[in-house]
Amino acid sequence: MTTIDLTPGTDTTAAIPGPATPYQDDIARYWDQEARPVNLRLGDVDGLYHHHYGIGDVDVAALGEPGEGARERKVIAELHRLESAQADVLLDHLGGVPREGLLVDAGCGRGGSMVMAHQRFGCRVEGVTLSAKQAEFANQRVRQLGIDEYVRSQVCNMLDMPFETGTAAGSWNNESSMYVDLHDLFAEHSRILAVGGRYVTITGCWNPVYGQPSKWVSQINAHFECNIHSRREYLRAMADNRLVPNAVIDLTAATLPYWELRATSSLVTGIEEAFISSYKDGSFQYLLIAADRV
Ligand SMILES: C[S@@+](CC[C@H](N)C(=O)[O-])C[C@H]1O[C@@H](n2cnc3c(N)ncnc32)[C@H](O)[C@@H]1O
Ligand SMILES: CC(C)=CCC/C(C)=C/COP(=O)(O)OP(=O)(O)O
Ligand SMILES: [Mg+2]
Repeated sequence: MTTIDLTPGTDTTAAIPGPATPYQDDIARYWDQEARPVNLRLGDVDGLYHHHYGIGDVDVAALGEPGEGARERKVIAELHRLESAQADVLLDHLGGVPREGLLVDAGCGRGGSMVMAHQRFGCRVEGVTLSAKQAEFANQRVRQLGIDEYVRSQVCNMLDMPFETGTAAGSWNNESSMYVDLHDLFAEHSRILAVGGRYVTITGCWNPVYGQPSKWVSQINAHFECNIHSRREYLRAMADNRLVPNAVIDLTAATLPYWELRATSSLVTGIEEAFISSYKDGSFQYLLIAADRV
């Protein structure tokens, strides 16, 4: 049991180990136990392990004919190509990052985006995740690649990151912002970013034009134990935390081919219908927001 000293003037948050809330404990457990083939088999294609979705047109010619023996392997390679293309688009929006710069991946999963960022910019990349299993996986992978001097994952709450104020050239959330309060999240990114630094997120958000979260959005929340925010909340929380958008890109049409291909594969997880239906009925959007720290 952890004893908390409530004497006035005592910092009760310092040195209390583990997740900050019971919810974060649940999320740590969720990702420690996650081993869905759709993620591991795609990652096995080239050693970049992602926990996000794909964008771009499907290369139909690369899939071969339906019923062909190698088709399933080709579908997996194509889904993986689209997931890596998503990470590439996120990295494009970081702008130029010097080799001596620091990048921070908030909610880094198994580290695929961090490896890609280092390979592109040659800089240090630090990631945080609630899951010890994910951090170990990511760190083992960068050791295998011989880039562990530059890329590291730590078990840590992204609302309280172990980086000095004003030191990051760039930071991002790739499908990880739906696990936290956005005001708390953007306050923390704003703290670690240097003035002029760039923040990027790719996220699923509910569309305020639709009214309220649809049944499909509620189904996605239940499936992943997350809490999807609205587009309006993102923009408001950024504005309140010195993050000024320079690009807001609706990737909904670009992600639909990924989902439609995935729905035909042997790796379906059951959540495909909720994504496809909510993207099509306009209740849910796949969005990239890039913002300058001013
Ligand atoms: C859907 S995965 C995305 C992983 C990664 N960004 C990617 O693109 O592959 C969500 C990630 O958010 C992390 N996460 C959720 N809440 C967090 C928190 N409060 N602090 C740190 N990481 C968190 C989870 O541990 C998990 O790694
Ligand atoms: C866009 C939204 C709302 C994302 C929610 C966060 C999430 C779970 C992303 C994908 O992870 P994953 O790659 O582990 O999921 P899956 O197993 O479905 O591929
Ligand atoms: Mg996945």
